[in-house]
Amino acid sequence: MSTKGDQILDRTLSKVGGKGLFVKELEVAMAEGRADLAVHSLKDVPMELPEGFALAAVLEREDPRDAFVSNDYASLAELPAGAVVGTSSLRRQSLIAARYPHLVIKPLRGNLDTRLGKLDRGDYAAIILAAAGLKRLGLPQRIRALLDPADSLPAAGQGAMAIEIAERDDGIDLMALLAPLNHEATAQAVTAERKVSKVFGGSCQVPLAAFATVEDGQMHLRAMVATPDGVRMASAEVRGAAADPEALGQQVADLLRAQDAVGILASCLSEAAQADADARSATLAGGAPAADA
Ligand SMILES: NCc1[nH]cc(CCC(=O)O)c1CC(=O)O
Repeated sequence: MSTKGDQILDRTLSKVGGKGLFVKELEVAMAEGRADLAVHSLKDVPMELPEGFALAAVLEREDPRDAFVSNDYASLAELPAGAVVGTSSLRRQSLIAARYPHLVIKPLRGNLDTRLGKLDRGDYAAIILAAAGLKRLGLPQRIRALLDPADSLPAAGQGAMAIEIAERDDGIDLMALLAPLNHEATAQAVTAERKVSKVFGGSCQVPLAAFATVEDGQMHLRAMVATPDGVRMASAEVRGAAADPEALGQQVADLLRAQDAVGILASCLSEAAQADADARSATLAGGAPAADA
């Protein structure tokens, strides 16, 4: 299926419902019996699914890291003062602004081909993309450097794909049929990450990162919230039994709260409201930005 989200990605996506739109359209297809299941990049799936829908499986995670892509430079550290870096993710923007205040961050929208095209025609010195998307689409050679999660903490669910199903009345147990595709450690990790995101307002456009690794049943969960300029930032980490991912997510959220995460995000939310208003007037003038995870 080609969704409206695909067709209008470059123009007014934020106006018609943001990234959740892709998910919503496929949910409508399932509800109408035109599809039995939907495959999503989990990063784009809202924290709360509508009544009657469920995630049946989370597939083994691809590389969760952010990738540095450039034709002229090998890493963020090599970029000269004033170099333009493309990203529409508030999370990536705030992390870059905090570590490399001499760089200029400009919005970058569109599908992967569009974004790479804008880099290649010289609009940006470098762009930041999810490594998973580049690898899955057969473009791993475009990756010049992978950003260490310690420097650029991934978004909740980044690199994981999920299969969503709808409740049905024909007696077919899709949940059971799809269960073998579920990757337990990935499912535990993303459940903890999405819990953090849910605590701080779900799919709201805020600079929020949450990233968990699981090894031998033990989880290491890190999370961060920041202002878009990277000036204020709260970060926290916990370790514990991977079997209780929601509890670990809540623990990290509590640690972030103790560092005034709510205050940090509140300033973002008022800026987001302003950006939204700007987007609406820009739409009237013919173009509108849509932010990314
Ligand atoms: N923001 C959109 C989006 N949603 C999922 C991916 C890539 C695959 C993934 O992260 O799982 C991307 C592109 C990107 O962030 O560069």
